Amino acid sequence: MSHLDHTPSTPGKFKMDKSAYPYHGGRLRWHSSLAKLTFWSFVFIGVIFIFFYRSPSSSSSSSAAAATSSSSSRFHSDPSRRSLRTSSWGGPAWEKKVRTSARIRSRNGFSVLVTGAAGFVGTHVSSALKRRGDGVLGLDNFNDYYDPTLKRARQALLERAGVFIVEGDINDAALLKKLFEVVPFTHVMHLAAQAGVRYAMQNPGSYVHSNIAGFVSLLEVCKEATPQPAIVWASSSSVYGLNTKVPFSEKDRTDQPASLYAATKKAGEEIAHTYNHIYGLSLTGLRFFTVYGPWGRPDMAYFFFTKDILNGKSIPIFEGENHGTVARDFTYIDDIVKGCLGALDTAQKSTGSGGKKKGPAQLRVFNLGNTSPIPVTNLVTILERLLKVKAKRNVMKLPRNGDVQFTHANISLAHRELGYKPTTNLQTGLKKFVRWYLNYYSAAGKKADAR
Ligand SMILES: O=C(O)[C@H]1O[C@H](OP(=O)(O)OP(=O)(O)OC[C@H]2O[C@@H](n3ccc(=O)[nH]c3=O)[C@H](O)[C@@H]2O)[C@H](O)[C@@H](O)[C@H]1O
Repeated sequence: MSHLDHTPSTPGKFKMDKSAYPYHGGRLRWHSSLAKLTFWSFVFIGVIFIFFYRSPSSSSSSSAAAATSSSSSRFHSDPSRRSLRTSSWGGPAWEKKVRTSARIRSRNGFSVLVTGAAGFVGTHVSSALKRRGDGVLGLDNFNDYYDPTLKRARQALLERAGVFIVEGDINDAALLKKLFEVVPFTHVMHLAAQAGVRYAMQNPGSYVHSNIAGFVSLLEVCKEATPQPAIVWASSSSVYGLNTKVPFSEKDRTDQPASLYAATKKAGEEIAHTYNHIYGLSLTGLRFFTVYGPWGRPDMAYFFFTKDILNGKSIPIFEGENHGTVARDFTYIDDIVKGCLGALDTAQKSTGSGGKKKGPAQLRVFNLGNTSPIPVTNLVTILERLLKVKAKRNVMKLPRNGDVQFTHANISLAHRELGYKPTTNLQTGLKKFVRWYLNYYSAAGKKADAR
């Protein structure tokens, strides 16, 4: 007899082995355990639900359909960031603002999506494009890597110039798709990034999130667009890494990055190659060399040196081995803006559409520097003169945190192809910066006093 023969012909009459329920109390205990299990399951599911509901990255999983009305920013991989706020977008009024901002107002003008528009370079480039009649739409996540008040002030500046900045992250594919649905952008000026060389040791994830994942997310949407836009984007002088041959030329090796920041920018250049090769996207990378000027970034040395000199605080000045000079090819913002516009103007159209390549497309990379490296100690001397305050110099060895000792750009390629020709020396550029700094912070101080 096989064990199947134990199955009764009428299941309802199946007689349970007594041992399963040895006594009545056992049944009660079983019921109470079941109740407890159910209760704790609900608690567990509730906690999970609350966690996902409140977590910023959860919104990333909501469907693209939500994008048509209102949705939230979607952030995938950067839990350490503090102010990646949820913001709403979509709806007729919002779309109207987007369209108006991106409307071309000159013959043969472009419609440009500027990512990182509330950033230092983004603000200057957006306002220059708008001034010459191009349509400009900004995109920025207003993160708190540095004081967001400054970003809001830049936003107000652009708003007065007619540039609307959409608040959102480049990792939000649904938002990007929506923007391309509303406006057939001819160009993307991609400046959104996690900047700063030394911060990479504190928050490596933010570099991967913005400079790699964010870039891929943007390219994915660009490649699907019809027409595909031409893309100009910010690489960095830091890709030259540990190279000692100067001046740095685009032909030099870039496989020895000294920081994670540099590595993510180098990765961006390789990613650009891939999207150009597979999808026919026209891509131009610009290697910026230590850009400075009014409305600059407070995390950069020239900016916080100014603040600390004025506050009587000592400033750390790095030097190399054996008191070796640390120098940068400091490049003034107006020169960089001209380089960016030159790159947009000479960018050829992408050749693909709707995710399909139709032919080979342009792929370029250019140095945008000043061709005149200045020791950091000289920068401090210029600031002392302009501020009329002696700095408290604290000279120390260059820490091993990603900094390189020297940068120097060879710009002959950018000169030939983009007509790039920097004209501002450090003395002149810092003078303009200091004037802006004193005005901006005295006005901000007055506002705070008035409150
Ligand atoms: O070209 C780039 O691609 C990068 O440029 C910029 O990086 P850097 O050239 O390192 O600028 P920045 O920090 O202002 O330090 C300037 C000088 O001051 C020295 N320095 C710095 C800090 C300090 O405390 N003391 C000091 O001597 C320091 O050793 C250095 O020699 C951008 O931040 C970066 O986002 C990227 O765009």
